[in-house]
Amino acid sequence: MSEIENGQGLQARRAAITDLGDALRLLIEQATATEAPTADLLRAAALIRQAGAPLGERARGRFETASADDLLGGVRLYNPVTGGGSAFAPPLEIHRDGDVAVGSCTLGRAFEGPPSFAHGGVSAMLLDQMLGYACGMSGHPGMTVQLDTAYRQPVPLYTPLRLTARVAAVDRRVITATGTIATAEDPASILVRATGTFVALLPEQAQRLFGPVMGRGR
Ligand SMILES: CCCCCCCCCCCCCC(=O)SCCNC(=O)CCNC(=O)[C@H](O)C(C)(C)COP(=O)(O)OP(=O)(O)OC[C@H]1O[C@@H](n2cnc3c(N)ncnc32)[C@H](O)[C@@H]1OP(=O)(O)O
Repeated sequence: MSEIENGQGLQARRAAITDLGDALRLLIEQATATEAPTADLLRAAALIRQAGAPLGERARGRFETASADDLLGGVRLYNPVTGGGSAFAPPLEIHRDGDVAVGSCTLGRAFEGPPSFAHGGVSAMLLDQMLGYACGMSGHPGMTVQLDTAYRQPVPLYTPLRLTARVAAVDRRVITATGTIATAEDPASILVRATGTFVALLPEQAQRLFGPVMGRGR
C-alpha cells in the first residue's frame, strides 16, 4: 500500500487530516459569518472548488474505512462530532474523569438555530456522542435506540461548553445513560439534559450492520 505503511507516515497523515479539518472549520466559520461583497463570495466559491478538486480524485467508497482511522482502536478522524478531520465537527473533546465522561467544545456560527444560540439538533448530537462514549467507557458499548432531550435554557454560541455523561443503569443488553450541557463558566446551571437508551448488539446484528465494513476494515 501506501505512504502510511510505517507508523511515522500514519502520524504525519493524521496530523495533515487534522490540519485540513482546522482549515475547513475556519472556512465554514468565515463563510457563515461573512458579510463580504457578493463578488468576493463568487470568487471564493471558485477558488474553493479548485482547491478541493485534487481531494476528490482518490476517494474511498461507502464501506471502506479511512486509511488513517483505526476502527477497533477508536480512532475516527471524520466522526462528525469529535473528528479532527471533520469540517462539520465542533470538534467535541471528551475525556474520562472517574466514571464520568467530560466533554468540551465551543460552537461557532455554523451551529446556530435560534439567533446567537445553538440549534437543538446540535445539542442532541453532542449528547448522543457523550452518552455513547460513557457507555463505551464503562465497558458496555451499544447503539442508541432512544434519546430524550430536555431543553431548559438555550445553549450560547461562542461560549466554552462543558458536557458530562455517565451510565445510570445496565439491564442485560440495555444500557441507560444520562448527560448534560452547561457553560464551562457556570457548570451548575444545566442548559440541556438527556437520557439515552443504548443496546449492545448481538453478534448477528453486528455482522448484519457492519460486516461489509469490518471485512475490509483495518
Ligand atoms: C473509552 C471508550 C470510548 C468509546 C467511544 C465510543 C464512542 C461512540 C459514540 C457513538 C455515539 C453515537 C451512537 C449512535 O449515533 S448509533 C446510531 C443511531 N442508532 C441507530 O442507528 C440504531 C438503530 N437501531 C437498530 O439498528 C436496532 O434497534 C438495534 C440493532 C440496535 C437493536 O435491535 P432491535 O431493535 O431489534 O432490538 P433487540 O430485539 O435486539 O432488543 C434488544 C433490547 O433492546 C430493547 N429496546 C429496543 N429499542 C428500545 C427502545 N427504544 N427503548 C428501550 N428499549 C429498547 C428491547 O426491548 C430489548 O430489550 P430486552 O428484551 O433484551 O431487555
